[in-house]
Amino acid sequence: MKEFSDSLAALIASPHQQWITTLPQQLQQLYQQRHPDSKKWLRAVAQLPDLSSEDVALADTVRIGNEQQATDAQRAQLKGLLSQLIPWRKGPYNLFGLTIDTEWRSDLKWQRLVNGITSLQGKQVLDVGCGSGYHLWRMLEAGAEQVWGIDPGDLFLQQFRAIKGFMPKALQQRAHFFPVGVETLPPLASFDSVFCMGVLYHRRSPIDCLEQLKSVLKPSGELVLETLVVTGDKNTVLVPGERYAQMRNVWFLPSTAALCHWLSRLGFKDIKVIDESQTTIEEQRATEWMTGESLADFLDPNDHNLTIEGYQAPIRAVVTAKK
Ligand SMILES: Nc1ncnc2c1ncn2[C@@H]1O[C@H](C[S@+](CC[C@H]([NH3+])C(=O)[O-])CC(=O)[O-])[C@@H](O)[C@H]1O
Repeated sequence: MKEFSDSLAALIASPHQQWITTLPQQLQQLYQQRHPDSKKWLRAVAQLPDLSSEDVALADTVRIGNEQQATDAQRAQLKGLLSQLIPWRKGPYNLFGLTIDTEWRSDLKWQRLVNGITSLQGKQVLDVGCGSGYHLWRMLEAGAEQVWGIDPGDLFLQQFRAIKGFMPKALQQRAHFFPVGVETLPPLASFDSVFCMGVLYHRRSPIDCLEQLKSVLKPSGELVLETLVVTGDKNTVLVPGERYAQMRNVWFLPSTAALCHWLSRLGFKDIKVIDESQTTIEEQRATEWMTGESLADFLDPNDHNLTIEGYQAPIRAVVTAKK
């Protein structure tokens, strides 16, 4: 639990202090079922060189420090240790001159939504399914007071810890990550903005998930929801077979109209579609830091508008809605 002591202390002093009644027990459970590689990941993070810098850019590439602030030997050590945390899916990052070119250009998603959301200035923000935490840093750039990420992925927690460890102390105190799933959230009613991006289609009960997201928002707080959609009217929902674009565990792909209808049925107000884009192989691709298969391998080689299974290729919508 030492990994979380600072974040739990910050939680007690935050508007979300009620979370402390359930969270430690859930974190404890995590220790009983850690990923088989988690020891290796923890060791890699513990061995990272002792570097930090006040020269930080929370921009499209989240950059900490510069080439002059680390020696070639330190950069090589950094690369060796961070390579043990492969696959790096969400980024990109640059640490003391070392670029982590992640599978996803997560900056492109952020650019598509940042001008359509309510200002994050001074806000308490939750990012559900935050991956390595890339968007948490962008939320701080946009002025959020504190950002809280949750994601059950043990590897993503270690990637976040690796990045956070190099950040200036003042930023470290404002960014927290707990490795729990959306289903564990109590009805805190304490967040100004809740982001849920790339998670809803993984849920077997999307309506319950949306209700849970609503329950953690303050009255009038904003949900920023990004998920896979299909073309169609308000009654169109695709439940694919065992795999969609080679992903297992994909359940409901509504049309954007159906998604808005769901939100409206749940009592969300002021529902706005702020973006709808087909994912490109420039945005999601294999790199040195994610050497496995990526989107190009999941699409029909003769028609990139279809998945390899013959479904419509991934289109993602971003919708905002108020509690
Ligand atoms: N029950 C759950 N609760 C919370 N998170 C979960 C759950 N199940 C899976 N996840 C997490 O949801 C994330 C989905 S990726 C989106 C990342 C980021 N948001 C992005 O928008 O770039 C999908 C994508 O590639 O878009 C993964 O990190 C999972 O571990």
